[in-house]
Amino acid sequence: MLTAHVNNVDLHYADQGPPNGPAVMFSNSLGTDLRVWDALIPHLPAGLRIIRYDKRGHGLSEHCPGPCSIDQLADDAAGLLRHLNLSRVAFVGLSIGGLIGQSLAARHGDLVAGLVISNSAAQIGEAQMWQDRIAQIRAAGLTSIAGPTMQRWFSPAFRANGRDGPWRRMLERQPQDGYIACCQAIADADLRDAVARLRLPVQVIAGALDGATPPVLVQGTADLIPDAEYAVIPGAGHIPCVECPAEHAAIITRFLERIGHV
Ligand SMILES: O=C(O)CC1=CCC(=O)O1
Repeated sequence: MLTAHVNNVDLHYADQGPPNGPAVMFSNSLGTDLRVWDALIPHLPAGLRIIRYDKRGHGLSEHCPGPCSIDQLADDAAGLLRHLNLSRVAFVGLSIGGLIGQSLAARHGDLVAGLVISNSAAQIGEAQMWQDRIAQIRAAGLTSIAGPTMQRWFSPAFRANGRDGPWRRMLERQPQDGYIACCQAIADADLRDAVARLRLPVQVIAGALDGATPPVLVQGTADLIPDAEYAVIPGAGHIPCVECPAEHAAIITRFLERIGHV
């Protein structure tokens, strides 16, 4: 198991592929850990160095008590890249991972050669919705939000045969304080001005059936970013790397080709 002590927390990460290969860093969504990319990775071209990590308060990474912000989470990603002596990576962020990627590109532009913002936006959800969710989790735990969360994450077809079961368990087993801290970070985040100033290749991806960040919201962020490309995966909900891994990987691969990473 690999960990790096970054910004006063131990971050758990995985590092696959040739050390000198073009590097791609993946950042997970709220309530998931780095296994969320397991099904997608075999569909990527060979020769890439693939870094995945658990953000603070999720998976096997440490949680630092108290609030955190998207900028702090982006600084964690930057710290991990510097720990690995990596720069000019392609960064792929899913949902809150996409917010982290936007902040990372804005604050640490030297580290990012290209950005994939998947199922994410510059601002996600109403502040009150996040406060209501935090209050419910404090009162009744993460299991109390699991049902509606699966409906936002996955299409009816995926859920119909119980394929959401392991992902429900992954959500329920996240550290409650870490999940709540990330809800607060999302509630506080508004990166609309920051993304309009980005000057790097960006690919934005939506899931046609996404119940958390619907295509109209995701496309709104693509429209703010100069020259960003936008694609929709039909049949995918909020987590296409689980539900439609080949289609998700194909869009990421085309982007990696576009930026000369493969
Ligand atoms: O509501 C959800 O669980 C979906 C989501 C919003 C931000 C994120 O990372 O996941």
